[in-house]
This record gives sequence, C-alpha cells and structure tokens, in this order.
Amino acid sequence: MEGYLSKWTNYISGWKRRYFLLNQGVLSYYLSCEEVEAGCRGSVQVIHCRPISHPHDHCRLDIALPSKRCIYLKASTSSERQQWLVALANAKMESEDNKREKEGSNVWVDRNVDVMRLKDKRNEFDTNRQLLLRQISALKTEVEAVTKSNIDEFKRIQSLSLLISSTCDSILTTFDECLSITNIMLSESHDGSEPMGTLPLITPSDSPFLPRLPAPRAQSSRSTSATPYEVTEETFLSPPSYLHPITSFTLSNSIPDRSSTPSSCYENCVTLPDDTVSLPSPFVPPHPLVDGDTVLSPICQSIGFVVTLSEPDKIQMAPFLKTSRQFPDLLIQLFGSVCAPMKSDILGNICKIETKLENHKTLNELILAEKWRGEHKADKSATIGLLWLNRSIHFIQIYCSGLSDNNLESEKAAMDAYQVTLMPHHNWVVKSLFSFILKQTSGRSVHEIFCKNKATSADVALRQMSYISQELLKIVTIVDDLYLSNNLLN
Ligand SMILES: CCCCCCCCCCCCC/C=C/[C@@H](O)[C@H](CO[C@@H]1O[C@H](CO)[C@@H](O)[C@H](O)[C@H]1O)NC(=O)CCCCCCCCCCCCCCCCC
Repeated sequence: MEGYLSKWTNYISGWKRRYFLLNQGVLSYYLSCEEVEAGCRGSVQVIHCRPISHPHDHCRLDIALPSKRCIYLKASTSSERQQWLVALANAKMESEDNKREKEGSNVWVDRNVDVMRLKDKRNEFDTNRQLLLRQISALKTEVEAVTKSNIDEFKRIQSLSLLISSTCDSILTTFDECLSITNIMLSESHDGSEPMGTLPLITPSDSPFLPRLPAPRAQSSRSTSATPYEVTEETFLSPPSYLHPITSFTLSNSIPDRSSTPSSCYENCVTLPDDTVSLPSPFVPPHPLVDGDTVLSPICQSIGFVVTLSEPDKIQMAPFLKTSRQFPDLLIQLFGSVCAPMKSDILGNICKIETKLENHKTLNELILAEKWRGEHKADKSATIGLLWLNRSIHFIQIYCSGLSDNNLESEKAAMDAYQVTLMPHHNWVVKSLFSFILKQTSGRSVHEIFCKNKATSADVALRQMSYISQELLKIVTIVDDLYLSNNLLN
C-alpha cells in the first residue's frame, strides 16, 4: 500500500504531508512520491510496531514503536485510515508468519503477539462500532426529516436503528468475552509472566465479589506474574446521603472484618452470599492498589466502578462523581495553589451536574432528561458542565497515558494533553495562563510528583496511571458518543 499521509513533526512545524510506502513488512516514508527513488526519510519494520487507531479522531492512526516512541499520522478520511490500519495489520501478520516459518517455530506463537493482535482487533471493533453509531445517528436525522409526516413509519425505522445499535453492543460484548477466554488460555498455558495484552475485562462492580487485595507484593515491575486471586464476599458500606441507594458504595482500603466492624456500618447495605469463589486471574484485573502507596490509590479504588461491563455504554453516577471530586484536591496536592483556577472550574462543573441529580442512576439518563426538558443549552446546565468536565477528564487521560504508556516527561505529557483537549476551546488569555501554569509545575519526575515516600517505586504510580488512563478513556468515549448521537453539541 502507498499514499500520502500527514505526519506530526514537532510543535513548530506541526503536521507535514509525507509519502508512505508499505512493502514487504517495511513502512517507509518520503518527502514525495517522486522522491522514492532517491531514498526514504525513515523506515520501520511493522513486525516490531503496533498500529493504534485513535479513539476519537477517526483519521488518526499512530504507530507505537518498540522504543515506546510513537509516530503520529493522519489520513485524509476515516476510510483511508481504515485501509492503512488493515494493511499494516496484515503486513504485521505476514511478517510474523514469515518469521515463524524461518525459525521453524510451532503454531503456538508468542502469546503476547496474539494478545496484542486481539487488542488491536478490539480497537478496530471499537472504531467500527463508533462509526456505525455515528452513521445510525446520521440515518436517524435523515429519517426524521423524511418521515415527519408519517409518525408510524418514523417509529418503525427508529426501532430498526436502535436494533442495529444494540447489535453493535452485543458484538462488542461477545468480543470482550472472547478476549476473556483468550486471557484464560494465556494465563493457564503461560510461563507465569503477565501477558502484555491482558486487559481487565470485568470491572470490580461487575463481578459479584470484589477481589481480595492480596498482600502487597515486592517492588512491582511492569510485568508481574498473574496469580489466581481468592475472591471472597465483600459488603458495600452505607452510602453517602445523596447517592442512589443501589449504586452507591464506599470501598474501604481493605476488606472490612465483620466481627470487628460495628453493625451500624452495614445498615442499608447490599450484603452478598458468604461463599468464596476463586476466579482465574484474567477475570480479576491486576488491582493497581496492591502495588503500594501513592497519591493515586484513592482514585484507583473508585474509578473501576464508573463503567461496568453490564452497562458498558453508561456512566454510573455515584462512582463518577466520587472519582471526579478527587481530582481538584489532587491537583492542588500535586502542583500547588497555582492550579486553583482549575480546581474551581472542575468543582463548578461537578456542581452543575449535582444540581440536576434527581434519582438518575446514570449520567446518560440525567443528560437525556435535561435535553428532553429543553434545558441542555443553558450555561448552568448539567450538559454544559459535563461537556467541560469531560474535556478536563480527557486532559487527565492523555496526560496519564503520556506518562505511563509513552514514558513522556510531565511537561511534554501535559502539553500533548492540552493541545488535543483544551487548547482548541481557549482564547489567547487562557492559553497564556496554561503556559504559565505549566512552567510552574514542570521539572519534577513522576516519582517526585506521585509517590508519597521514597520507598515506593515510580513504576507503581505508572502502573496505576495506566489503569486510570484506560478507565478514563472509557468515560470520555461514552460522553463523546452521548453528545454526538444526541446532537448535544449544536
Ligand atoms: C501537569 C500540570 C498541568 C496543569 C495544566 C492544566 C491545564 C490548565 C488550562 C488552563 C485552565 C484555566 C482555568 C479555567 C479556564 C476556563 O475558562 C475554561 C472554560 O470554563 C468553562 O466555561 C464555560 C462558559 O464558557 C462554563 O459553562 C463551564 O462551566 C466552564 O468550565 N475551563 C477549562 O478549560 C477547563 C480547565 C480544567 C483543566 C483541568 C486540567 C486538569 C490537570 C490535571 C493535571 C494532572 C492531574 C494529576 C494526575 C491525575 C492522575 C489521575
């Protein structure tokens, strides 16, 4: 495959048009197609790379290199991006097959490669699902215009589009279950090191039991061995007053011992059967909390409950608000009072949501109810509050991913996050405020920023940030879909 793509160079030159050629497992690029004979500007063997489809920009495709660096590319259309993703995935598989044939290795190939492929496939599923959802939304808009007069016809077609939408979800859920089975196979026939691609597929709130927090392990390394967790009963402590009685929760740092905890703590609680179930480790995510004591541990406790596998397209209200409320104080704790404007901005938006709480169990219901009342465009609306809160959450997600998955320095990670999420919505005054704040908060290592004491390895914080980034990306994606499929941005 060959063709022109935009390639990110740097903050001065930005995106530059380059000619790319994928041939015999090697992706190379040139200034132009005329330059091919003269020699390439750079090349990489796809067998060592991981193509990543950007979750929100459907023209973006990034190439993760073995060195942890990334090549940022942009196609002119989403279908062109899809063609490149498919071509790169096929070239990667062909290269791996050729390598295996040369090495004479048996069919049981490096499991991690298989899991990475499955992860890539999962991302492609996600991308196609989002495309489908957008196309359904566009179809609904068209159909509304055409069948305004014939309400029966409109209802029939609307139920059809809802059917397609739920089919997408069940395809995705089925795929997640396939991934679970794959993880089991990997963990059973694996050499004990955690497969690279193991995904926490069931968030704590989905499994009827919460994972017992195993005794803290020795200083963690990124690839710790996956061991089956013994899972025992967990009880939900009494909920804070304003939260929905069923979804509210307070997860203590350790499993409360019933005998020592006063019975009043268990009033109005959801109690679970006493039996003990042991599940293979892939069903119980490698719980980041066990790794040690960082400022991120409280967030790790609540964030896994925000999006559940049983409602993968919904945001659970109580866990979402509990998690979001942790960010403002964390900001001040980490970066000082210079971040006070952000703290008040985040709290202001949380309040906009909380004033419309009513009895909504999910954020989706609250926002749709507000739209139904025609109140979603008011500045004090929950819809506007969530719009900006989601941008902040997206900032944090990219920042965490930059630090943990791409090994960036804090300043670079923050700059990348700002460029993608907030800068497009800021005037020059706020942009200069950002530059000022960034200068005040740069120059420290991850360990200095996030680890409460010297004994805790920076790796611990990085693992927690990677987990948080994954969970935040689910939230950002759901909110984006909610706003796009209900035309809430216009
Ligand atoms: C490494 C530290 C980097 C810190 C830099 C963060 C970026 C700061 C950008 C400057 C924000 C200035 C303050 C707010 C500006 C507001 O004007 C703007 C718009 O506000 C919205 O206006 C609407 C009306 O127009 C109104 O309806 C709405 O309610 C209101 O919100 N607000 C924003 O742009 C949002 C800014 C929030 C920025 C939050 C960024 C969080 C930074 C987190 C850093 C890392 C966190 C620690 C790691 C955590 C790991 C889990």
